[in-house]
Amino acid sequence: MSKPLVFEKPLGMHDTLPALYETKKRIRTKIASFIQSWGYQFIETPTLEYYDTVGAASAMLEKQLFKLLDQEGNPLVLRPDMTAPIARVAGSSLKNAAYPLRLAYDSHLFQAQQREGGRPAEYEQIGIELIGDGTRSADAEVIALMIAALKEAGLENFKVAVGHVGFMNKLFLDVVGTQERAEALRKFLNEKNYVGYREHVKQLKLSSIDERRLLALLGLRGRKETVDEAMNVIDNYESEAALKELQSLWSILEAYDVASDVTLDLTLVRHISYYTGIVFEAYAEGLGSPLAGGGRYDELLEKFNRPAQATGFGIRLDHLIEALDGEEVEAPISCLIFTKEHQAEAIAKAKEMRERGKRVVLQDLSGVADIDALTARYDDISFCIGKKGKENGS
Ligand SMILES: N[C@@H](Cc1c[nH]c[nH+]1)C(=O)O
Repeated sequence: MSKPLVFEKPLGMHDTLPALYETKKRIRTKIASFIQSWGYQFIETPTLEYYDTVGAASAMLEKQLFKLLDQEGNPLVLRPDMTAPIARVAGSSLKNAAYPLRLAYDSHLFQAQQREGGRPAEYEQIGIELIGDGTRSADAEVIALMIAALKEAGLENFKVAVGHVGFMNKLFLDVVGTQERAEALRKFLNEKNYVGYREHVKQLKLSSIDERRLLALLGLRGRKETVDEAMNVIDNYESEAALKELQSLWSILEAYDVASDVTLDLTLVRHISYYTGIVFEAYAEGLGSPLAGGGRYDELLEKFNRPAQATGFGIRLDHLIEALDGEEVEAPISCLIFTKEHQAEAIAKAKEMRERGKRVVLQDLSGVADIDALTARYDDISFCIGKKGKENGS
């Protein structure tokens, strides 16, 4: 690559200017206190983690990781996800804290992007992890909390798709026999390329029964009855158990009064490979990619020597803000312009205004080249200028 121009940023990196900053802060604060009201406790973890531990456990594609070396040559990653770092904490600093643990985070994540994709390579995610609880109540709590938090942020038009990794994996393995061939099928579904999936299935030259089962999967999307339809596609205990999990999940979601926001989607595949059970994603109208998602990951904690069943979700703040599509409102700022003789008086006045909760800029008149440009920038201007004793206030 040729030398970048001074104002260029690395691929996928963005600046946040004041209006967006305010919007983000407002939404983040609302969601965070809502999450706290469900008893989750926020923690922070380092931006850098070891590549061999957390990097590998994050279960992302290698090419999505930002890698670097520390002074001693150990490979590090910029964290691509918060679930693995929190699993590390549960297995180390919090190893004496009894399960279930309810932890929350609001963190920047990093995933390298391809030039053509134009997607952000750094984004903020607010989420939770419920570790050490394998019940359907835990799955439902996490989904209900995600839905309620999105509503709290003001989001109205959205749907949550709920699927089951165990169900799909078993079906694929039964039919195509190898992980590799199953992965090829999952890839089409992950990209929501149903046409590609259909064509791929046809090329597999399966028995007509198996072909029908794989194609039937595409129709397994809808409400509660989807589970009964899915029962016809399977003939083994494991898949049946997965479907029963979805059945009981559904009735708890009804008790939370959020079932109307949910559709069952047995084609749902998430982009991270640590999931083992119920998974979900939230979509908003007009938004290309999901704004939130999560699921059950019952095998990750054992990588950190503290086996546990667990589930959680993450909400992407940038996508949520896009979906909210509200006006970015900057808080009003007053400007108090003074001349040297009135400085002490202006300082006192600004202090008093700030104590009343106003945002106040204190500006020495002699430091301003273009007074019109300055006054145009603020919502309210007052002056402490003129000869001592004669105030020119507004
Ligand atoms: N870490 C997941 C979200 C999640 C939290 N817990 C389970 N899943 C993500 O980045 O999408």
